[in-house]
Amino acid sequence: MGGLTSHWDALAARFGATADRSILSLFDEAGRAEAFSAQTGDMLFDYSKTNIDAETRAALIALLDAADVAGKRAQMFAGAPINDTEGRAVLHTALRNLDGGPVLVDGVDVMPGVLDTLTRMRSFAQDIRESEITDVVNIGIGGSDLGPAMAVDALAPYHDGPRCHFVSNVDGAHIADTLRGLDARRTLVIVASKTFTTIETMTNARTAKAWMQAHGGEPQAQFAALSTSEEKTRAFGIPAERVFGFEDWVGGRYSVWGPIGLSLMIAIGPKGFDAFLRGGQAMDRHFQAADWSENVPAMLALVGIWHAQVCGHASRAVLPYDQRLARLPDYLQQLEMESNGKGVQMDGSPVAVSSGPIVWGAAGTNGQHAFYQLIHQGTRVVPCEFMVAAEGHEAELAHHHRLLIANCLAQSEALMRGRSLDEARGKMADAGFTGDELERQAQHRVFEGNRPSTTLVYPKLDPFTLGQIVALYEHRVFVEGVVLGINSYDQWGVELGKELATSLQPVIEGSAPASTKDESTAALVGFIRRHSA
Ligand SMILES: O=P(O)(O)OC[C@H]1O[C@H](O)[C@H](O)[C@@H](O)[C@@H]1O
Repeated sequence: MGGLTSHWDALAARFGATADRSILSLFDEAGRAEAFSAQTGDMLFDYSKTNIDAETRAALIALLDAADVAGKRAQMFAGAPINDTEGRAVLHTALRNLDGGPVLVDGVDVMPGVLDTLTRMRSFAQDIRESEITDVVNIGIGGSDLGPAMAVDALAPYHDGPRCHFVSNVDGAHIADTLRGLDARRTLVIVASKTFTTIETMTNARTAKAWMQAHGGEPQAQFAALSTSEEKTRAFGIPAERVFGFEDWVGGRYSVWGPIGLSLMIAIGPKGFDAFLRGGQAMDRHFQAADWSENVPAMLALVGIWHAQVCGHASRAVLPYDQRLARLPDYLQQLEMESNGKGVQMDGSPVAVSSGPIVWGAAGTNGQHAFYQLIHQGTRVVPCEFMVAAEGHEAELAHHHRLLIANCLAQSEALMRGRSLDEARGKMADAGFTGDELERQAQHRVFEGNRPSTTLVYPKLDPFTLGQIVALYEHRVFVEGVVLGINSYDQWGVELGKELATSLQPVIEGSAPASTKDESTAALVGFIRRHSA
């Protein structure tokens, strides 16, 4: 980070010099909407409703050059071991490199293996789609759940295969509620786990196997596995022809493009899945080729860095005005926060600025009736990332879609414009208020405004577009990680809780004393033991 200090200082100075300026005033200069947006294919990313001007943008772009984002980008795509705490390449892009050139890891081209697995997936998916199977249950958690679960929801209009269900939580309620009502003889269970050791997934997989055996199904024929560990899938009893492997250079939260996407492929068919991969590949090409100021992932990252690391806004809201993207915020929470929620740089020294922000959100318009109050009038600024399709799938309900778009655009406009005290006073006077009461009521109706947002507009949420959106966010995380000096591809922060859960299990079962634990934990265990059967 040392080399970036002067750049952070320059950005801090830009922030100091412009913080009081109104975003709206920037539109006095004609052409801002076009100048402060970037486009790839039919996708438009508008960041003109932020306080970024040409000088600030130049300072942000200088950060990319100083951090050598272009060099690191080339290394990533070429299969260099950029995940250097684990000594691994980062090559989820190879999974969508459908007709690209060879990709070498340790001098060996990985593409023949990738394409071979894809061919096996296609034929398996097609067989399942043509079989008696009516339901598919994907058992996985984290990256082995969030990606396919989000994408299956997103592409509902393209489903023409069996129904897909997702079980992730070790809470028995999840698997019990999912399996209830399914026909064990017509259900395919997919055990999705990169490591095939994750306790939640293995517990749920064993429960599903017992359920299938008890209800007339044949786990031997109706289980498939998605994993990097052939040995462990064999030990679980899944025949090799129904095991779809991948390599450790695919991170869990980046794995929807390969075998972990099998449930999506079964739901929408191999052609639809290919279109999803093509969308990802198109974004890869754009990310590699476009100048920074025209580069959508780079600009999305820079706007995020401006808001989080320079302006100090601790969170950002992802607000898709697209019901079928309702699970995108969950997906992005893992993608962004597990990747960049770290306080240490590659060389082991502390991160000099704040780490990646808290990511949260929900589908619009629902959020408007829940938490937008805080976004408009709360004391903290929450930069918002709006997303909306130009066109919906429900042609007969086009009036719904127009309303959806109107709401999306109205929110970003309201956040920017706000409502002044004078305007609020006028409204109260019109409503018949006078004197002190008018003044008091008006105060409650003031919107500070000047709150930043970006808007991503895509033509229609089809498989290609979804592929573009997911790859866009992946590359945003990459750029942000390089600038922060973080390794975006490990996740040591999830380990401690897992270790302690393992050591707590015998305490909860009563076979180990609670006295080894702190007083609070021991008291909680005691209370739970007294109140359970
Ligand atoms: O796919 P698996 O090996 O079962 O891992 C599932 C998930 O669990 C881990 O705890 C990691 O935090 C996630 O990155 C991963 O996606």
